[in-house]
Amino acid sequence: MKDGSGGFNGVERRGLMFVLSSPSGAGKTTLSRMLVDEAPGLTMSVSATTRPRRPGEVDGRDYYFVDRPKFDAMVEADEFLEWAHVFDNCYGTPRAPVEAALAAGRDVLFDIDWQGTQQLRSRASNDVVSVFILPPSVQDLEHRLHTRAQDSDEVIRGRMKKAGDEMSHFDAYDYIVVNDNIGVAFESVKAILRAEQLKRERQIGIEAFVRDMRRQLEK
Ligand SMILES: Nc1nc2c(ncn2[C@@H]2O[C@H](COP(=O)(O)OP(=O)(O)O)[C@@H](O)[C@H]2O)c(=O)[nH]1
Ligand SMILES: Nc1ncnc2c1ncn2[C@@H]1O[C@H](COP(=O)(O)OP(=O)(O)O)[C@@H](O)[C@H]1O
Repeated sequence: MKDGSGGFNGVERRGLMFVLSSPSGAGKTTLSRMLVDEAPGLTMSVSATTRPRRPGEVDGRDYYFVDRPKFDAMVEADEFLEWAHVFDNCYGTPRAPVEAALAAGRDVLFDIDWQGTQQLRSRASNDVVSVFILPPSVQDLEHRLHTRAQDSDEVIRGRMKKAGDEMSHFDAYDYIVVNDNIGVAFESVKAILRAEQLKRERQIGIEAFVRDMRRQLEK
């Protein structure tokens, strides 16, 4: 078994961009953290944002928290793989860490909105796998936002208002997971990642692997 950076049983593999999107509060951050904790070699893409830091969030782990002039300078310097205006703030994916991880055959996990997903897909459609996370109900969604207690009631109202528009983009995603029981949703997301890693066209070393065994068998 390779070092978990992406190869299986000695077969080199091309890294993939694994995207989780959802309406605010549906559970994509929770699922992303569970995935990174458990999937060897999976690199979380840390975005830059102008959104104010929430209690408990750590700069450089959850986001790179920057002001608007800095964000605009990063756009000017073409430092983002993609960026978008979301909920009156700016969010963007720094290009360098993603390109380095993919070049090393590692998978990269993204927690980004439908606009960012669209931009990634337009650049490298074969390497993007997208999963849309839905809440089991509107009531659950609102309850979770209040339980998370990271946003003001006004922000929660705003996000609930936008949830319908965000959900309308579900049909642009490869997979849909309804996050009712977190354990079941996590197993589903993990299974999707594993299956996509094992797709033949991503196992770039498989031809040499088979050819070598056939040579041994012909002796
Ligand atoms: N396009 C894009 N969207 C992002 C990025 N980072 C976060 N987002 C999205 O911005 C939205 C707001 O994220 P956040 O403020 O953390 O709120 P949350 O959805 O309640 O966790 C979510 O839909 C995220 O997926 C990014 O780098 N690019
Ligand atoms: N299946 C679930 N059942 C109950 N609570 C959940 C579930 N998934 C996530 N949560 C909780 O809901 C809140 C929002 O989850 P979070 O991952 O922050 O959503 P998002 O990143 O999509 O905004 C958090 O408090 C989280 O612990």
